[in-house]
Amino acid sequence: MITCEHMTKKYGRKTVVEDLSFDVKKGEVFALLGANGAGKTTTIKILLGLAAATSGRAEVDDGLSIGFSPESPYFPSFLTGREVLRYYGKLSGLSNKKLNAVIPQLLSEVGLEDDKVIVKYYSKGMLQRLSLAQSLLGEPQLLVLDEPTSGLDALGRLEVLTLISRMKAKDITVVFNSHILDDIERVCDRGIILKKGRLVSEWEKGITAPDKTLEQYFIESLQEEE
Ligand SMILES: Nc1ncnc2c1ncn2[C@@H]1O[C@H](COP(=O)(O)OP(=O)(O)OP(=O)(O)O)[C@@H](O)[C@H]1O
Repeated sequence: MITCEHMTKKYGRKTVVEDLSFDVKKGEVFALLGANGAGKTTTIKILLGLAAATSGRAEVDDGLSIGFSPESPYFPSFLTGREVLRYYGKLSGLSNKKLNAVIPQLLSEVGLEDDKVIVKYYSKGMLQRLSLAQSLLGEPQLLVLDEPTSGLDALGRLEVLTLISRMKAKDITVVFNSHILDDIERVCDRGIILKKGRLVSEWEKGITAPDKTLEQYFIESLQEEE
């Protein structure tokens, strides 16, 4: 579903992703792991076509519908959550009938039922939830989530993780970037660990270092590279 081969990204003279290769198969929940500045968001942007690789190949299979929730979602501040979804739904060409059916369902699915508040007054967690709902609007086959649990309280995090598990049960592929390793361990099947733009190790749930937590494995992987 996703193929990344020897992908390098430079900004000016700075290499932010270097010779990165990995693939993601249909139906997997796949994690991009790494410290701040490791190149996770850059990799996501290249996969989505929002930035160009300097060399190598990073491709998503043709014809897939893709949902994306960015790290710092931004929405028109004067609209309510319901209006934001309608606006994005219209931009995606969804019919009024479809939107009338799907918007209340999505708001409830992400735990955003208070429809009167405009985005200007949203908390970070509410914005995160709205961003997730927006990413699900077009019934994506591939869902790319950049830090979907950041800014959420414990219950919110659990709800998002449950939602990701529900997506997996529907055979939707999810690529997911988070610093919260417990979250990754709970819902992801496989992942890669990046350090300063380079792949330092790969992880597969229950297979890679089954005697260690992901956190232990992650820290050791980064230390081994020092
Ligand atoms: N448009 C840009 N121009 C120049 N440098 C950039 C640009 N975007 C990202 N970078 C640099 O690329 C490196 C990787 O950034 P990126 O946002 O991909 O990291 P990340 O792993 O997602 O980090 P975080 O976990 O903090 O979100 C950083 O050093 C960042 O400063």
